[in-house]
Amino acid sequence: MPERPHDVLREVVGAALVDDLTHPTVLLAARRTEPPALAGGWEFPGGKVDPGETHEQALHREVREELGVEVELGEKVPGPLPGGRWALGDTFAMTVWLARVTAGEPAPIEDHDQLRWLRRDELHEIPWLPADLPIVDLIAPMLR
Ligand SMILES: Nc1nc2c([nH]c(=O)n2[C@H]2C[C@H](O)[C@@H](COP(=O)(O)OP(=O)(O)OP(=O)(O)O)O2)c(=O)[nH]1
Repeated sequence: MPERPHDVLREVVGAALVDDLTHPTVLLAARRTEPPALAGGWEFPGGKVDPGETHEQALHREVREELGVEVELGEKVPGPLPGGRWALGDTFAMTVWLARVTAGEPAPIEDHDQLRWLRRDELHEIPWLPADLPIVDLIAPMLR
């Protein structure tokens, strides 16, 4: 089957939440509850961009819904696809930003049942969704 062109991939946004945008020491991982095929896998909070939303608006909405927090966005974590996106299988492309909580305390309100703040040496203690591994590996050296 031919690879789907990058411009028809469904857009997803993700937040690489860290404690500090310039000197991060920990990264937040969230454990999915659904669908059954992905449940138990750890990921970046986020989700699909809705029609009429910018990517940034979608990310603020998703972290509000999923974690109950407001965030400030930092740099994008640049991936290999056009626009710095990351391929998630052959259906989705995810844009990931570093982000910092500006209000509230993250809680697994929706779509997740557990959250963990991970230091660099703990990043591989959990089963990340496979497509997230290269993203985690790019973030790892940023954590001190
Ligand atoms: N949010 C998120 N999704 C990811 C990551 N890695 C990864 O492969 N995915 C996949 C899982 C899903 O198939 C898809 C994103 O969909 P989603 O289920 O998070 O989107 P959503 O919150 O808008 O959900 P829904 O409205 O469809 O219920 O991308 C990740 O780090 N974060």
